[in-house]
This record gives sequence, structure tokens and C-alpha cells, in this order.
Amino acid sequence: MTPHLEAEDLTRTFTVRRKLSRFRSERHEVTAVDSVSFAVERGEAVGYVGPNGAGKSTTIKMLTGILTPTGGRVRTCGLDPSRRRVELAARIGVVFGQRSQLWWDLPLTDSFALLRDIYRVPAAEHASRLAECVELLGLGDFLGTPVRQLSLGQRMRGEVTAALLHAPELLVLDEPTIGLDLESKERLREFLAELNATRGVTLLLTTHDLDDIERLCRRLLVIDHGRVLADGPLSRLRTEAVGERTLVVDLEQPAEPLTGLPGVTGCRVENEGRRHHLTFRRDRITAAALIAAVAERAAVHDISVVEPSIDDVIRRLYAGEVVHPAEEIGVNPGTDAG
Ligand SMILES: Nc1ncnc2c1ncn2[C@@H]1O[C@H](COP(=O)(O)OP(=O)(O)OP(=O)(O)O)[C@@H](O)[C@H]1O
Repeated sequence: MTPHLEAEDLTRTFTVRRKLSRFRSERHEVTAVDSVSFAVERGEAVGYVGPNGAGKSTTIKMLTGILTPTGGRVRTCGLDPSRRRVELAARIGVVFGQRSQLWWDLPLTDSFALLRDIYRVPAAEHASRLAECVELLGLGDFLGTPVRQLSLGQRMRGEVTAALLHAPELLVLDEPTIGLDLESKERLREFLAELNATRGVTLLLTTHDLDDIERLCRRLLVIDHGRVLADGPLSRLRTEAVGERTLVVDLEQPAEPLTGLPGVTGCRVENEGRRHHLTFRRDRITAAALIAAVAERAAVHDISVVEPSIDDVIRRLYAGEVVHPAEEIGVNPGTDAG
């Protein structure tokens, strides 16, 4: 089956003017997206992450037909997005956290009715999908409120509903939780996770919120300076991009820092010498062997192994501090960010 999203050496440059003085300016090229290649299969939930200016929104705009590539090839649901925009619109849903697709002066219900007519959704289907979104996203209290009077969180719930009323197979979200409070974020994440799990709707989302990724994405595409730095399941990037784990040991008796243990690269002690955080290289020693080595040195009360946080993983990938060979973790070998 054709992947839902395909990019092959996808490139987009912009010509920008830089002012040199009051009367002089020069033109130069910015490569926002630089030979990006990936494929997203049906039913996947992929996080597209990268620092500010990395090229995420530009990629999304090309995938959804808003921008035309200057190089390479892009296909969304098997279609050339910029040439088949109308056809594509009927098959995908798009949510831009910073831009609205709702009619500002109309109540939400009127926007939804207009979208029903635009996408020619049968009335009964529309009504049942809307009822479901109203319930799951809690829109009931403000369906009759003009969009301009809604809070950001309320509007975003409206935006997601608007993107789903025509039952798209693929949902592309650009920073869907930006600016939302914790409860609204959580509600939206739960809804999206459910949509992916039970309906098989493919999700591609850009975000700076690592909790979004943790909750929603099984796969991460990391981009910087327009190039893909890493592409793989979050679990694999977590265990392999960061070569270290931490063993947290609670001792029966206070002790000096447990130095000189094999594979251990750092030791932090707290709780008056009772708790030791031992950072160790996963390629040098297993957790079991380290626990045994610790037990020989001191009486152990409790023990746990802490994996690197997603924050650590992303930070290391941005910094190009990848420990393992590129091919092992799907890190793009040509893009060592050093
Ligand atoms: N219309 C445009 N004209 C000129 N340069 C642009 C244009 N759109 C984007 N760029 C440049 O392309 C690069 C990538 O921008 P893009 O908006 O895709 O990044 P992003 O990863 O979405 O960033 P952020 O996380 O800050 O939203 C940036 O250097 C940006 O200044």
C-alpha cells in the first residue's frame, strides 16, 4: 500500500533580501528544507521535531500543498499536494496551532455547518461525528459562541473538530497544543491518541512540547537546519542515541561516593550519602552486572534504573552527540550536526 506521506530529497529554498545599508540590499537564498526523505505509513503517529527555524512548518506546508517544493518529490495520500489540493483537502485534516480555519465572527456551529457543505459530508454522518467531538472534546458549553470570543484552548478544540468532520485518513498538526493550559493539552492528547489507536487515523505533528511526543508519537523524525538528523521509534532513539543510563542506589548505611565501578562515568550522592546516582555506559556494563558490583561494595536497600528523558535524547540529537554508528539508530549519516 502507498505510504500516507512520502518525501524524497524534498527541498525548499526562499530568496530573501538582506538590507546592507539604507540604500543597498542583497538577495540571498535560505534553504529551509534540504533534501529531506522519509515515508509515513498508514496508521503511524509521527512526531516531527526540531529547534526553531529547523524547517518543520515549511515541510508541513509542502506536504499539505500550501507551498510548492523547489526540489525533490512529495506525495500525500499518493497525490502531488500542490497540484491536487482540492482532492487532497477531502482526504486530510490540517490543524495549524497559530492559524485558524474557522470563521472568526461566526459561532462554532455555523463554521461546522459551512465545512459540512464545503466537503459535502452527508448530514447524518456530519451530525454523528460532530456529536462525538462535542462529547469527547467538551465543546458543549461554547458551540454557540463566536470564534473570536473563544479562549485559545476552546478554539483549538474547535479547530481539531473542524479538521475531522470530513473523516480524514490523515491528520497533520502544526503545534496543536501551543499555548494551551495543562488540562486542555491533556484532553487534546487523549483525544488524538484515541483517534490514532481506534480509528487508525495517521498523525504527523510538529511540536516543541516533549510531553506531546511522549503521549502521542511512537516514531520521531528529528530535523535541524533543514535536514533529517534522526528517524526512528522513540524507544530506540532513547536507548541508543543516549549511551548512558542511571542506576539509583539507596544504601543501608551512608557511604562515600561509589567510585571506580566498571562502566560508571559519574556519581552524584544525596540524602547524606545514602542515595547514589551512578551514570553508566550501556555498552560497557549491564545494569545487572553493575548492581552486583555495587552489592559487593555496600549493603543495598533499594535500587532502580532510570532511562534518559526524552529531553536528553532530543538535546543530544540536536547537538550531534550520537554515541552509536548512524545506521544502527537510523541517524542520517550525512547530517552529523557537528
Ligand atoms: N516565506 C519565507 N520566506 C523566507 N524565509 C522563510 C520563509 N518561511 C520560512 N523561512 C525560513 O526557513 C527556515 C525554516 O523555517 P520554518 O518555519 O520551516 O521552521 P520551523 O522548524 O517551523 O520553526 P519554528 O519551530 O520556529 O516554527 C527559517 O530560517 C525561516 O526563516
